[in-house]
Amino acid sequence: MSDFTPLRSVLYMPSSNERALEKAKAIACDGLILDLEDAVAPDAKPAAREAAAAAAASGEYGRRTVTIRVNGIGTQWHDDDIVAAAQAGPAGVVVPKVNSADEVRALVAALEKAGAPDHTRLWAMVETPEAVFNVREIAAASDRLAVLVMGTNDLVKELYAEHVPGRAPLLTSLSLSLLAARAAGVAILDGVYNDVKNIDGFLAECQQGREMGFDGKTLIHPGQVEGANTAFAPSESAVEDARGILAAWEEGKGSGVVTYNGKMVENLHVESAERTLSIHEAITALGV
Ligand SMILES: CC(C)(COP(=O)(O)OP(=O)(O)OC[C@H]1O[C@@H](n2cnc3c(N)ncnc32)[C@H](O)[C@@H]1OP(=O)(O)O)[C@@H](O)C(=O)NCCC(=O)NCCSC(=O)C[C@H](O)C(=O)O
Ligand SMILES: [Mg+2]
Repeated sequence: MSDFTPLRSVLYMPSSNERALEKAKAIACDGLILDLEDAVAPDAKPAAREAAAAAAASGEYGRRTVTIRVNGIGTQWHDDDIVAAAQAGPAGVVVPKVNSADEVRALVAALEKAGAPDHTRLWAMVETPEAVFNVREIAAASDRLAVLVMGTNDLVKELYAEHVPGRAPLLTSLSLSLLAARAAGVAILDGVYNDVKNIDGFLAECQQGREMGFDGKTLIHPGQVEGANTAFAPSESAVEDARGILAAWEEGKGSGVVTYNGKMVENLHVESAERTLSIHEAITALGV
């Protein structure tokens, strides 16, 4: 049995929204980000902090990977958010606008000082030009850092860019972040798609994210979960091909190269096929 944890669909929700927190217990997403930052008005932040901590500690979200997104470093809420999140012990503490490896190390020290359990990992958001330039060091700065999360709304804002189909203005930032995540061996999640009613646009962006190599997508609406779950899982044909590649390799044992369906298969293709099957098995084991 693989210890791979699927993160195909990771849904943000305002921690100030009681109804959303309750509803999330029945949403088929792989992960939740209980937000204290952008989705929560300043007056509502203290109550939202309590609600997020209670929800994360409740154990009522089943198999879902539950995280809390704190307010950014240097804001008036950040220190209290870190303490509350560390003590609630979610799977992850998501920190927006992380700009350097030094910030990662300081965040890890703060989480540990506040008593975060070992299973509470740091998820760092990449959403500024400075972060993109430093992303390789950010991704490798601490063993507690488990996930990079693209903040594409902030990136578009900081770049004076526009949200366009195909995301040409963001491709450099997305690719550099992916390279950094893979070099450091951490997971990476694509940014959100704001136009919640545009299903075709959303599915096209999921496919793009999957093809680039993202592990999953961050989401803002329950209606986006199913599309992300499908897009970021190996397709039926990918699973069939993976099995075929392994069978062809087994049959040609001893030779360094075989063919499957007319295509060359070498050891590296076998490793990819094994990865595909282990992801498929982990998703199948979820039973959803
Ligand atoms: C985007 C929304 C404001 C839309 O809200 P609304 O118009 O109320 O949607 P619906 O009427 O279609 O909602 C239907 C029901 O689903 C529930 N719902 C909606 N969204 C969520 C959610 N995210 N999680 C759980 N449940 C949700 C509604 O309560 C309705 O339930 P019911 O009343 O029982 O029918 C809204 O979807 C929303 O607030 N989304 C999350 C916004 C958010 O968290 N934003 C912050 C992160 S995005 C970001 O910026 C990332 C990054 O920092 C960057 O820079 O890119
Ligand atoms: Mg942001």
